[in-house]
Amino acid sequence: MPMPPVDLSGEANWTEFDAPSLVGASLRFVSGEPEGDRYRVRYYRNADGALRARIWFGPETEGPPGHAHGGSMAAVMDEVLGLAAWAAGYPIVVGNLNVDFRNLLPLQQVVTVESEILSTSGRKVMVRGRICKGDTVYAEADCLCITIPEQAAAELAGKH
Ligand SMILES: CC(C)(COP(=O)(O)OP(=O)(O)OC[C@H]1O[C@@H](n2cnc3c(N)ncnc32)[C@H](O)[C@@H]1OP(=O)(O)O)[C@@H](O)C(=O)NCCC(=O)NCCS
Ligand SMILES: CCCCCCCC(=O)O
Repeated sequence: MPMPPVDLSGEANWTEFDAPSLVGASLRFVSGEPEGDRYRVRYYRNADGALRARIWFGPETEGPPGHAHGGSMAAVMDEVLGLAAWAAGYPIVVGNLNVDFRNLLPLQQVVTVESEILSTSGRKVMVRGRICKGDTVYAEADCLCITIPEQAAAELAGKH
């Protein structure tokens, strides 16, 4: 039986962010089934322009009984923090991702992924993020993104 609809609405001062128009439609692993039983995702920019995501972890992301698989949280961090760099104007791929799992994440609830660009140096863009709900932090991550040449970026984003 399909899961009921979930409320992925953002905060009042957020604006919807159209990821496929920026990076193409390839990000299906996390974002590809908006009515499926794995993840349901909606992207936003907050008032400062930083990327935010509302994400529902469905039953197909299960690891420990009733809770999200650590890899499912890592996959979300990979996509959201990489996309955060693109959204900030840096065409990148992810070179390194470190995830700290802080609390077990119960399935079938909507959580927020926050991101911020920490620094840039040469081709390196450091992005930090966390998966949270209210005061509870489920995971935190540091993501090293590496900028790629314009032609490669255009090909990745399906704009060649
Ligand atoms: C990331 C990648 C583009 C880097 O390769 P490259 O273009 O040849 O670049 P380099 O190896 O010269 O690295 C560029 C810089 O980033 C640093 N860097 C690259 N990968 C790194 C890593 N995993 N950890 C730390 N530093 C790293 C290098 O040390 C170098 O730093 P420097 O400029 O100070 O010398 C390449 O390894 C790659 O494509 N990896 C696969 C990415 C991927 O599949 N990501 C998941 C999907 S998005
Ligand atoms: C072409 C857009 C790339 C955005 C980040 C994807 C992260 C990953 O696949 O590891």
